[in-house]
Amino acid sequence: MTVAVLVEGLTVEFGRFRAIDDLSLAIDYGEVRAVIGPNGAGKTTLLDVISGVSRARAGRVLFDERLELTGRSESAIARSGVRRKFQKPSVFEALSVRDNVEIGLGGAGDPASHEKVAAILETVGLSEHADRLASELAHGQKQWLEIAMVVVSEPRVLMLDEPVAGLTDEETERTAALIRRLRTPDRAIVVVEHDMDFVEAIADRVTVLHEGRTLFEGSMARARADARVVDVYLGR
Ligand SMILES: Nc1ncnc2c1ncn2[C@@H]1O[C@H](COP(=O)(O)OP(=O)(O)OP(=O)(O)O)[C@@H](O)[C@H]1O
Repeated sequence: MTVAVLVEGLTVEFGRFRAIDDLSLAIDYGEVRAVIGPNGAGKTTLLDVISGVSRARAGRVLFDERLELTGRSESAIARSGVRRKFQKPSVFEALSVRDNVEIGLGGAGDPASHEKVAAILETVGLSEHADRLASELAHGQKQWLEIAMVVVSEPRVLMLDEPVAGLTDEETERTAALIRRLRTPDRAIVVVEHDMDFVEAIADRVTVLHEGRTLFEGSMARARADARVVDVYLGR
């Protein structure tokens, strides 16, 4: 089976500080992978390198076993089907919910794109709010809108940075159900999150980062039982 994202010997440095240290990992199509770990472990930096925001000092990231992402621009990476939702919602407040999603599609405006937009609004539960201004949405709804803006382009790799930060318990549960719905055999979903109950609800596997390296990889249930993971993260 083809690996969606292959990270090999990745090192990222900021000045003399090493945020990612010779990291290797493989994320499969069809899986939801959570990347967890203490503050400063390198989680966001990992997403930054995959999405072309930060540069690697050494190593590489391969998409779909054929396309090297390291060295490519953010827009080229996004166009290739590797998409990211940043932590802070950045919807266009003055536009309607529907128009926001159309922008995510590149604004084609043909009947096929209208259908796609309608379908994704249904998936994220915003159909009845399609004509409202994005500014009128609650914080959780803005998160779902932004997920829709990314997913409408049918990414092969979907990265979400802290998608439930600041959400209510009910919104968090709805987001977990949404992420499970977005999981398809030909898509990999990578989620960085600190809410462990949420992670347990969505993740097929978790990668625990600590000081830029992998401390643990496996199920969330096993992570909870791992003494090293409890020591550096879960027990704190
Ligand atoms: N642009 C930068 N310049 C300098 N240092 C940086 C930069 N970006 C990240 N770092 C440092 O790299 C380390 C890893 O940061 P990163 O944001 O990847 O951690 P994280 O695991 O996502 O943490 P958190 O859970 O707090 O979001 C931190 O010590 C951070 O201060």
